[in-house]
Amino acid sequence: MATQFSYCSSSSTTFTPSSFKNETHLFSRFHILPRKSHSCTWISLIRPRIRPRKHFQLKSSNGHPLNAVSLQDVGTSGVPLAKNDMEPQGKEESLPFSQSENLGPQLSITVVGASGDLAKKKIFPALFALYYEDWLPENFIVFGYARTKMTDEELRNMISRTLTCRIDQRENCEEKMDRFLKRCFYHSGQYNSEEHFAELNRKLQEKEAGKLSNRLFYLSIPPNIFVDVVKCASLRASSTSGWTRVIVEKPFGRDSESSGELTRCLKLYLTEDQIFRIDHYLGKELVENLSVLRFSNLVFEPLWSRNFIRSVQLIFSEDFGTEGRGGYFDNYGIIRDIMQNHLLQILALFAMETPVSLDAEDIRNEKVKVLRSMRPLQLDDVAVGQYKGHSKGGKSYPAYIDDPTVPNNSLTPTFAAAALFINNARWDGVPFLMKAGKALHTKRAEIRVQFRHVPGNLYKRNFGTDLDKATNELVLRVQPDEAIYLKINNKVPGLGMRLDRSDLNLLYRARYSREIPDAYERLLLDAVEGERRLFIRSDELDAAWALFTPLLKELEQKKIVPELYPYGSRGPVGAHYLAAKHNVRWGDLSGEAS
Ligand SMILES: NC(=O)C1=CN([C@@H]2O[C@H](COP(=O)(O)OP(=O)(O)OC[C@H]3O[C@@H](n4cnc5c(N)ncnc54)[C@H](OP(=O)(O)O)[C@@H]3O)[C@@H](O)[C@H]2O)C=CC1
Ligand SMILES: O=C1O[C@H](COP(=O)(O)O)[C@@H](O)[C@H](O)[C@H]1O
Repeated sequence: MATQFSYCSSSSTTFTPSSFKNETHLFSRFHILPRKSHSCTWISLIRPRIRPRKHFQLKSSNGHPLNAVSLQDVGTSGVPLAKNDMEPQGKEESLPFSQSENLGPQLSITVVGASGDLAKKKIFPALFALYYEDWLPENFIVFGYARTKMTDEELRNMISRTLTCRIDQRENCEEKMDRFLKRCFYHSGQYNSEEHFAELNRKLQEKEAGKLSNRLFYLSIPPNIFVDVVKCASLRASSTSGWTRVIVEKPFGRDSESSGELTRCLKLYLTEDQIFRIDHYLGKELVENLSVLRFSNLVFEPLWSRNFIRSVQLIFSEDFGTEGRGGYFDNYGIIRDIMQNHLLQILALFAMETPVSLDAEDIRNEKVKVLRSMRPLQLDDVAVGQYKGHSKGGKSYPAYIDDPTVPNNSLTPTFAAAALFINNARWDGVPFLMKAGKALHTKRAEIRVQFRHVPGNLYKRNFGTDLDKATNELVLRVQPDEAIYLKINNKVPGLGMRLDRSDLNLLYRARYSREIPDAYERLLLDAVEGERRLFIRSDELDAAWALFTPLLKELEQKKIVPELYPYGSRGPVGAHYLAAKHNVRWGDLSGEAS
């Protein structure tokens, strides 16, 4: 059964957020930012460089153009000058950059939990990809922090050994990698030791060499030590001249109470503005495109309501089990792992009203509104499943409970389907169906919008009695093979009148030659820029947990037994009954070829 943990080692301790530099600190407004211009006007305060980087522009931390002048000393170009700014660089091992690269503020990124799976798989590769494409500021360093004993060199070996990313085959990759690795350092320490973070601070200061420095901490660690790390980092290793931000990985609690407690404890040391709660699905290309599709095309937004949409389906499936993560997973289950965060975030973006602007707060305000308009889930609204062992083609696949880190009698769902409803004028009565599962027949994530039947359809005879076959469906395939396609009805060419279903298809790989960046690249870059649009605000999180907590409690209290489904199958039949109850069919089961 679920392990409870407390986030605060001492809940009565009163630390104030001021222990971390406030985000709105004037110094923090000045940093070199690497983004290409969106719609904002840039104030050109860039001093000439010997080797200028193509993307760098000056922007405030909330993504708006600068309109104020720092109180700190500024050079003739307007860029704040740090003490050592124009001094030649010291020893080679201190900072291996040429003098031309020592302009502008320093960015120090510390990956806490650097020895772990996520750091190796996602964070270091994303940082390298950003570096390769010149998105990082000129002066940056990366520190790994974990308990495992490692030298800088060993960390570098670990990064280069495990670093597989989209850049691999690119020109000068090895050379760039060598340069990137020279900026990577390691410090070994305990997660609850202020002393060890003070040592980290000393090393950071040494590399920062008196420059104006912004610090980003990425918490890639199990959640029970989030607060320990935030406390030690805030008290001992926060920036004294620039901003300090902390990226927090999920899970953000396991229900309303524990999530509220986590937020309360984090806010003993950080302001809300400093906390970047990551949901990597928000960084996926197609999820970013959802709002563009909706709000920049006249053809979609007028149809975006109960008047034309019959159901919306959010589908996540993986064709592998918990492999290696059973210990974590058994305490959370698929509803907390995928639905309450990734799928619900997509739903909120899909269903929100038009925000006042693209500003993070405007978008997040609309997301909160829609989440708060939703009906909390009940037992009747869900079907749960768990995979069992299966043999196919001479190969046998394990059951969930065969995982050595999972108890034999575990009732944790590895599959769930749910029907959610939004009680507002736009969406009243429209089922938002979610389905998420591990060890299914395919790996896929998609959003399916099923439109209503054409009223009085002149061609209904051509579809026989199954009018469902004639409804339009818009599909956003988040992964793999990103695509947006619309299923339409058309006439088969020829003299007869035979109707066919076809796809108007925007297949990304056919349309664009560029590879799609990993979600972690976008999110890391946004955190560096102070762009919060794709991160979860605490009230969003509260609203999300309020929807799922009663259901999760009921499932656990009543010890609901999940329906078993074979590894590699399409999941339990309970999911079909749930859809049928709401008069719809799962769109991913139609066997389409797109
Ligand atoms: N892996 C993934 O695909 C995903 C992970 N996440 C989240 O990201 C975070 C990191 O995940 P992941 O890298 O898989 O985690 P790991 O289990 O690999 O842990 C990361 C590091 O934390 C330290 N650690 C592990 N367990 C403990 C413990 N009980 N007490 C103290 N330190 C511990 C270890 O470093 P050392 O022993 O050297 O100190 C380990 O290398 C988690 O919050 C996870 O939920 C989110 C999405 C996907
Ligand atoms: O957050 C998580 O996401 C991964 C799936 O991410 P993807 O980008 O590979 O689709 C999932 O495997 C994991 O269980 C979950 O914690």
